[in-house]
Amino acid sequence: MTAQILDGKATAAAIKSELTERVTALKAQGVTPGLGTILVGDDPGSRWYVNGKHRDCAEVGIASIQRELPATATQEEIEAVVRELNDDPACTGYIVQLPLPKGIDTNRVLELMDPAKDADGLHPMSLGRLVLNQTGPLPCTPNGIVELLRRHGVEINGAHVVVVGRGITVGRSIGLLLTRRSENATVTLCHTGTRDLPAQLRQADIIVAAAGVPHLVKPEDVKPGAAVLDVGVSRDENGKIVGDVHPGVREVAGWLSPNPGGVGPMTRALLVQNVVEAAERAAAAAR
Ligand SMILES: Nc1nc2c(c(=O)[nH]1)N[C@@H](CN(C=O)c1ccc(C(=O)N[C@@H](CCC(=O)O)C(=O)O)cc1)CN2
Repeated sequence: MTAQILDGKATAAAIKSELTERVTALKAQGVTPGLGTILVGDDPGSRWYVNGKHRDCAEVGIASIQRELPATATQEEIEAVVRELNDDPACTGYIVQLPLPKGIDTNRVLELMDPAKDADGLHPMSLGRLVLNQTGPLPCTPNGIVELLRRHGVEINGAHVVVVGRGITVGRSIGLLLTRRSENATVTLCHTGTRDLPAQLRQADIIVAAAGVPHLVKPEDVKPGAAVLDVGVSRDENGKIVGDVHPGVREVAGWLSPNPGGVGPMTRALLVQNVVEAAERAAAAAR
């Protein structure tokens, strides 16, 4: 068996084209959505991601507000920029690019954001709303994964999903999305404390590998026909991306998200969706 490819690039392009129409409708009502980003430090990967977010926004007609601080910025300096974007009416949604430099209290920074402008779905209020099954911005990577599966017709209802990795942007919250009544999956969250990871993986109809460990998921650990989503990003000695999924998995899995070109572009497209939805909510509240 050779896996069908879960093409994140093409799917993200389709989502962005749908969002362009919603941005046009907002502008007709006198509302121009604006994405703000706060980038702290000089990590080239983070800079690339932030630039990509602004490129995506420009594509669909969303304005950009970019704030940059040096790696030496203090907690107070970062919080001052958060307050500035909270108060800026041109900024209808924003993100703080993660990770923040060592020594910065990330939770304090996220808590200070206006939850109505949370474009990442990572504010404690947004995560709380997700737990309570209330509407609000959803974390972009988990939402991108669900959308990628849905748009490729992969059955989520009743599926056993094994997630590897308990990080804030993916592993912690994806179970909350997948176990909603509308998705109806059963989720096992594995991490470095999991005793027998291969035994867990072999049970999975869907694997979400978000551990950041190169080639952690091996062909012999995958049930034939399973859907495998590769979220991990490590780099080899030439700077090339190495995912969490061994290339041999392609011969066993039924579906496979490439890396790059799978979940990454979906993360960006669902961020654009969050920005549009925040602007739509603000426009409705102002009516
Ligand atoms: N505030 C946030 N910080 C971080 C998030 C997040 O969702 N919000 N997620 C990641 C980084 N990230 C977005 O910020 C992100 C990662 C990867 C991609 C992407 O499109 N990757 C490309 C490959 C890029 C390359 O060659 O390096 C792909 O997969 O095709 C987009 C966004 C951590 N921080």
